[in-house]
Amino acid sequence: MTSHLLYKTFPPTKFLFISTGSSSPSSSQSNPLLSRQSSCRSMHSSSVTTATPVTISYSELKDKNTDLSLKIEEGFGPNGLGILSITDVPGYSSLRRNLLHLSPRLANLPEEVKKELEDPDSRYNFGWSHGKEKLESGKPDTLKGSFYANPILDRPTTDESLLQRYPSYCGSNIWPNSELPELEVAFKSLGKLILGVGLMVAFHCDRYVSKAIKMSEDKGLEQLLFRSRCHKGRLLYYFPTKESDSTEDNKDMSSWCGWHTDHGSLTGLTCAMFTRDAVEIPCPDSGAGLYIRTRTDQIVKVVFGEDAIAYQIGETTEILSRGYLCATPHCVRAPKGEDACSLDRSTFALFMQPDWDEKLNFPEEIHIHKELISPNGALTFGEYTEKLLDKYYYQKT
Ligand SMILES: O=C(O)CCC(=O)C(=O)O
Ligand SMILES: [Fe+2]
Repeated sequence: MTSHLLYKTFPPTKFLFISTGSSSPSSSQSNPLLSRQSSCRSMHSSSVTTATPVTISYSELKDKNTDLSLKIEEGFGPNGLGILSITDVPGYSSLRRNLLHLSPRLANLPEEVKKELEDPDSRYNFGWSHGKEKLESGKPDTLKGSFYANPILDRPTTDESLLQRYPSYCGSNIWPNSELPELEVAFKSLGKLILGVGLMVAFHCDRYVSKAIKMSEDKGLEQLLFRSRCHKGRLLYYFPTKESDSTEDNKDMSSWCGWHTDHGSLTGLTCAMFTRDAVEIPCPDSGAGLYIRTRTDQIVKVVFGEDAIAYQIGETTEILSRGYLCATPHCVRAPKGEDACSLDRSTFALFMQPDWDEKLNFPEEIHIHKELISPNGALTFGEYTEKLLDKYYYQKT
């Protein structure tokens, strides 16, 4: 299970401040976002406020001697936008394009081929998934198709009991080896690169958090993610919307992907690619794309370059960092009007999350999913995820 499956039935999570007693995230400084926001008029929506994330170059990021705490706070802290982008990562742009171009090809494979790529045992957390997740309205989500795989390990374990216990993490990858053989290499290469850069981001997150709370090195985000065997990549394909699709689900902001916060630790995201009949085009509706709700409850469209990898904090990190790093509510808006005809959107998310076996000591004062956490506050990440799945998603059959 990864973050994505959980959010469909979640109410949008409000920004949560977790009080930590003596030291707490500062909230008195002026909002650094405002200078980065600008308003523009989209073709089909009255006014769209756009925001550019804090940017860190790869060369700054990889230098462990550079203290990036201020940028981390500006990106992920209680007053941050909730997202930051890393630029100039060597080799990234071509790996992104290679994979995203395969997304419409995968989604347009014959239905019977895609059926072979499905994995009901993992609740569709490996291979192809379409119409299996729920929209905010409770209806099946047919607006997008996803392809899930662990880009690091094809088969994270052979232990049968673990497979039974945590099928969404311990299952095996399913690749369309005959129909789209390029997918495996393209998916793994991009996933590994985003993980490597994500670990560097995590190193700097730890440095920022450790200024405020005592943390042993092996409990930090970087080591937690480095040890993990359950990172999950998701290649997303948003089908073209039709005028006739105008239902309660696609009238508003979250018309392509509902409001949610990711459930894991850290999510890497590519800038999406729009195509029409397999030809890449700039999105004709400037109102379409990824939106986030800021800490001050503004809804802004996030704009970052094709050559940048964006990172967002997931709920598990918000809990474990006691609110110093905050999860970000986000959604995706579909393009509207005639220009939207036959327009599709492809993107890739890498959900970095703790290992299924990792004992998480949830602080007593956590405010999210409290009802699922045992009185001593210790659960493995796998148990925590399964509890969330049982609560918010389909029951196992
Ligand atoms: O499509 C996007 O840009 C975001 C996707 C997303 O938020 C997710 O898969 O969790
Ligand atoms: Fe997400």
